[in-house]
Amino acid sequence: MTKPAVRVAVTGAAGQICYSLLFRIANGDLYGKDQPVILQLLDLPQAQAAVGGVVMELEDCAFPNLAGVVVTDDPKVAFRDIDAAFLVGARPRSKGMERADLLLANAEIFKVQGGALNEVAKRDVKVLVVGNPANTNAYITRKCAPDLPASNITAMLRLDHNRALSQLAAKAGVSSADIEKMAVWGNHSPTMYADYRFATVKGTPLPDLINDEAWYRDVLIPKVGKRGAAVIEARGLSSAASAANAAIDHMHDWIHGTNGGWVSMGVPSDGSYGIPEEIVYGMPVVCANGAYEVVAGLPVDDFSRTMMDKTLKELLDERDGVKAIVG
Ligand SMILES: NC(=O)C1=CN([C@@H]2O[C@H](COP(=O)(O)OP(=O)(O)OC[C@H]3O[C@@H](n4cnc5c(N)ncnc54)[C@H](O)[C@@H]3O)[C@@H](O)[C@H]2O)C=CC1
Ligand SMILES: O=C([O-])CC(=O)C(=O)O
Repeated sequence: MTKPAVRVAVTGAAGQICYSLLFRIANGDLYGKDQPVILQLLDLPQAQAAVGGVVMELEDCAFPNLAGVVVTDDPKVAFRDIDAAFLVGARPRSKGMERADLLLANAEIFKVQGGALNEVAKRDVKVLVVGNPANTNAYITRKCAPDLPASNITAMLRLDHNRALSQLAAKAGVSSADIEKMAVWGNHSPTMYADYRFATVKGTPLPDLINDEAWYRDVLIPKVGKRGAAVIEARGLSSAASAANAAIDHMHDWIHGTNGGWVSMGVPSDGSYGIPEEIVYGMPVVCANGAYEVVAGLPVDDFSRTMMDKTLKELLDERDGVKAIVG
């Protein structure tokens, strides 16, 4: 018997990340090949024709489990009864726009979308914010959706996590799949802290395998932090397929679990690790039974404290920058 369809909202549907993401979801990469999915696509009025073209291409793939597509410019239509939301659409920085203006422009968008989620989404909806500044956009969404569980509104650090895994695996000469217990802390920005202190490969500590602390601190951490800019420099456009892949990884693991493995998610802090409550901060988590739990009790050495405080300071500044909008 066919299962009832799940509803997945995706915003920014005409954009470049969605040009990869929507096809992955429709192919069953998120919920599995036996689970019908209805896509509920949101974009701006001026992008509706382009979304229509993407829908034509989705049809042309003849995905057996794509049970329907809704296209709208109204968040309350897009978010009605949804099980999951990928908030990808955001205002890009335009010429002459200061960072503070960008923060505020996005704060307005995520305030409206948080309010709409609060009103019409399923009460256990899982939300992933991808649009930048992702952590602070997730913070605003959460503030504006007070009736939803706070922990269900998350931000994407998974691309940083995957970028770190890949670079570390190449350096150690191992498969990225063999690296366990990697963590990325903080903001999705160049200040994020890729922490390999607990990472292992088949039981051997990864720092011992690499045996080059200077490379880790002076090359790996900044390289992962600036990888988005390097892709923009090379491609003339920001990461899209890898961002979509990370979004699928994040939501897939949250839904299906990680079998005890660690992944990094931007989550509203519960106050642990000295991160003030509510700040959406990248943390190592373990997922099981449709929920995630922050890995507790890890030691924080001096280097880590400095790195974690630096990225926290940026998030506190961003929070202060949007106070006028979310209070
Ligand atoms: N967290 C992460 O790791 C990453 C985040 N990003 C961010 O993801 C976002 C999207 O990236 P792209 O797809 O490359 O951008 P894009 O510019 O190709 O597409 C953005 C889409 O969002 C739409 N949009 C704008 N405002 C909207 C609103 N209020 N409601 C619904 N749709 C709206 C636009 O019309 C456009 O179709 C950007 O903010 C980018 O910086 C990108 C890569 C990684
Ligand atoms: O800066 C951007 O728009 C893209 C981004 O977040 C990344 O690639 O990590």
